[in-house]
Amino acid sequence: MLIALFPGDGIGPEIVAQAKRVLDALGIDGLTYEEGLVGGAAWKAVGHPLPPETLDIAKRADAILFGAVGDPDCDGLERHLRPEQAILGLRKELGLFSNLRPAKVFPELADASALKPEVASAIDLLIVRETNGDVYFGEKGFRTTAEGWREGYDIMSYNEAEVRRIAHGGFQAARARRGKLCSVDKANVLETSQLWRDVVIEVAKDYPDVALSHMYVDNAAMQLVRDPGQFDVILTGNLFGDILSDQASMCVGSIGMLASATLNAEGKGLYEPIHGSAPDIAGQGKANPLATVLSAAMMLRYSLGLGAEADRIEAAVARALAGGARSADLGGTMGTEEMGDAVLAAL
Ligand SMILES: NC(=O)c1ccc[n+]([C@@H]2O[C@H](COP(=O)([O-])OP(=O)(O)OC[C@H]3O[C@@H](n4cnc5c(N)ncnc54)[C@H](O)[C@@H]3O)[C@@H](O)[C@H]2O)c1
Ligand SMILES: CC(C)[C@H](C(=O)O)[C@@H](O)C(=O)O
Ligand SMILES: [Mg+2]
Repeated sequence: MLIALFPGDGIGPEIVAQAKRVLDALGIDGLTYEEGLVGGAAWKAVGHPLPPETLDIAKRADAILFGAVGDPDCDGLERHLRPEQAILGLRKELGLFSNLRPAKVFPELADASALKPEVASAIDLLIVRETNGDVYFGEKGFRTTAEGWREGYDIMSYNEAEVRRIAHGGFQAARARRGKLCSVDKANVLETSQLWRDVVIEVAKDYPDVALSHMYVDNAAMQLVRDPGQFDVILTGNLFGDILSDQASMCVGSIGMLASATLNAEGKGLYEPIHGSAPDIAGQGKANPLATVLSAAMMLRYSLGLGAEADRIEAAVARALAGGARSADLGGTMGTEEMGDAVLAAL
């Protein structure tokens, strides 16, 4: 089984190194790795954020473990050369459209949440975010208005097929969990969202056992803070899902805790923390590696059929937290490597 390892920029290499240590400690037979350059690191080395060699590794691999991309040195580059194009390119080239972002409170961390502990402890939700369409991939550019103003534009669009396939994913996830799906859109204003809502209602007919509700994204942002325990699965588009998942991370304690899987129609997956390259703390050994460690667990479970090993990692993270492991984002003083040590000790 080949794992593509793409550490990327900023804290990416620091956190991926800890996830790799945890994977190694499991002693899984037949696991091999190939490392690839992505993001600013790739642009600096070979002039492109997603070089063909990297894409080739991604295509050959059984799964991809991704750190983060984003580098202030690349500010001002043309869009197609920017580090972020690496993750967008991988999602598009490999058809990775179903981004699963679970947010669950580890009981030991309820005090780290931005919410009151009794509100935070009820959080156990999954954001199912579409990642192949929306305003991210529509026509975009700059033009000049009739008055001579420079204008930027990004076309937001979704077609029925795109919404239908992610809606099925959302309903299936809800069926496997607590049977509740909340579809989040902005149908009061956006045609893309009206179409989204129409298609979700149509797909719902195949899932009579799932309770469907709809919520506008502004209300959803508020409800995530007021009463996040009401959510089971949140189904939403690319842009809204991006924003709501960062918000959900603070509800459970820290952006350094949220893992993700992004799957394609064949079940191939890219696994990454939801956060970015954190240039403000890069190279300081301060980053919390747990989101990446937990992403590696998702990889074992979803792409490699190693559910028991995934359980072991998740249990080790819980034990490390119960034993007091806390990086700075969780209110503690432990560094990236010490957090890795704590997980290894718990394993
Ligand atoms: N999938 C990705 O690769 C991805 C995701 C988000 C942002 N980005 C990119 O990352 C760069 C920085 O973006 P940003 O600052 O808006 O978001 P960010 O997620 O990198 O950081 C936001 C804040 O959270 C903190 N943080 C993030 N991860 C942490 C961790 N593991 N442990 C402790 N603290 C952590 C950072 O220090 C920072 O203060 C940008 O170039 C952005 O485009 C990439
Ligand atoms: C880096 C960026 C393109 C990416 C996104 O917006 O999808 C990131 O924020 C994420 O959440 O994975
Ligand atoms: Mg994001």
